[in-house]
Amino acid sequence: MNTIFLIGFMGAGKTTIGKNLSQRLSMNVVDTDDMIEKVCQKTINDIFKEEGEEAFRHHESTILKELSWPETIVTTGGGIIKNPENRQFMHQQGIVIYLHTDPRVVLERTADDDSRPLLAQNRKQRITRLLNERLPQYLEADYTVNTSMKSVDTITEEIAGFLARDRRFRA
Ligand SMILES: Nc1ncnc2c1ncn2[C@@H]1O[C@H](COP(=O)(O)OP(=O)(O)OP(=O)(O)O)[C@@H](O)[C@H]1O
Ligand SMILES: O=C(O)C1=C[C@@H](O)[C@@H](O)[C@H](O)C1
Ligand SMILES: [Mg+2]
Repeated sequence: MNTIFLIGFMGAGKTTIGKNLSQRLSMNVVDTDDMIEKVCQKTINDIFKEEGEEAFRHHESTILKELSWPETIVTTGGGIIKNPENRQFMHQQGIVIYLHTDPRVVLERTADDDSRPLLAQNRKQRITRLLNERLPQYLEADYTVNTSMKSVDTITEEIAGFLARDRRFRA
């Protein structure tokens, strides 16, 4: 079952780590946010503005199911775990890895980036509240890596180590 799902809060580094891990393991990588933008021909900001969050979540669940191929790393949007069906689907299809990041670091990493509609206002408070709300769902993952003070290469090696020891993963 070589499908790997990277989950975690905005700015955790899912997209960045996914690209690095795909080189390290010679696997394909796909990103649900990128694919939603391609399919809808709109930015995520515009989807939220014009269609609303509920419609975005619908696109997200549909895309998740379409992208979950064998030998693929699927990097997800920060809110993919909100829908219990998405969580169940990822667990059935592959190995789920949670990238945990402290709120202070999320704030730093997202500071110059206006592409995340849920952080458009009251960013600091929003990060703390949303992360606390979502933590129990993130922690349902098979593995957790704290990314706060680590380089992209260190995190990638840590994940490669988990996978090498996981009987479900075939190198
Ligand atoms: N380990 C790291 N150390 C320092 N900076 C990092 C690290 N991982 C990611 N970054 C930087 O943090 C920012 C956010 O990373 P990225 O877009 O990969 O996060 P994400 O989890 O995919 O977020 P989103 O859920 O919004 O898609 C980028 O500028 C990236 O270069
Ligand atoms: O955490 C979230 O709810 C989101 C994270 C981003 O990856 C995007 O999927 C979108 O901005 C929503
Ligand atoms: Mg991303």
